[in-house]
Amino acid sequence: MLLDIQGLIKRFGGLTAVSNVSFGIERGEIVGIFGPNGSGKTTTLNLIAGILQPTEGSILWKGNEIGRLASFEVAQQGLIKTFQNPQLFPELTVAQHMRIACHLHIKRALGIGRVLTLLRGTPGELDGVLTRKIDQMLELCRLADKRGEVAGALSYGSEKMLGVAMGMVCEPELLLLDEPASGLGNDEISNLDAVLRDLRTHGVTLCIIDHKVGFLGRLADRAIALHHGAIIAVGKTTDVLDNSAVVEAYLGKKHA
Ligand SMILES: Nc1ncnc2c1ncn2[C@@H]1O[C@H](COP(=O)(O)OP(=O)(O)OP(=O)(O)O)[C@@H](O)[C@H]1O
Repeated sequence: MLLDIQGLIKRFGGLTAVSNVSFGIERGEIVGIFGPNGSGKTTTLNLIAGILQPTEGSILWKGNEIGRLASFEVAQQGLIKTFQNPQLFPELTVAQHMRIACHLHIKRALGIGRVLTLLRGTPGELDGVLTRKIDQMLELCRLADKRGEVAGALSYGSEKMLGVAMGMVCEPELLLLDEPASGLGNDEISNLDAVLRDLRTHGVTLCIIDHKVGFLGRLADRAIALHHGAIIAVGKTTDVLDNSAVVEAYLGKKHA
């Protein structure tokens, strides 16, 4: 098991946002977390990513507890979270954003000693490594033709995709995606679907929260349905979507 969550609880004062949640993620899976507003999806993702600390429970990553680590330490372990609305610099290009995101990758992949050696010796060598990595990720995220565009000129869909590409350049083993499809049109969602499938083929495990049941229903191998912070169904995505409690709690009508 890559990620094993047991008895996770998060309280904000008197409010229990995540209530005794347990689930696991196997390497290579695409896991979708569904739920209406306020059901605890973002809080769960933030707990995994180290942005929030659990009140109780354990988060095991390859058998080691990460529930008390800071978010940068969790990221160094290979769990990277993308944000619903990536905070970009409007005047910087796509490639420049990718270069900024590379710092973690450089430190993890090469080790700081090697980075210092490269910087002292031949900066061009490091530059080549980075450029190749950035080009590969922009290709994978279908952004190669936008590498010279400034972020301020990007469509919302491309902005969100840049957030994914910036996460990918850190070479995550598990990518945590916060509502990647929100605000996108049908063509952009098809593109996102294709990119995320390619990321899996590239060896990345994905955990995605989203409101868009159609999108996650097609993409996710397994689904977890949350309601008032607790899991009400978990299993194969089609089974979870057909679960009567899920239909009643989230969808109003089946597969809405
Ligand atoms: N920092 C916080 N302080 C207090 N309450 C919070 C905090 N963060 C979240 N909550 C509350 O915890 C509950 C779960 O919120 P959460 O954002 O995890 O739900 P969600 O399923 O992601 O909702 P949405 O789909 O609207 O993003 C909500 O009642 C929310 O108001």
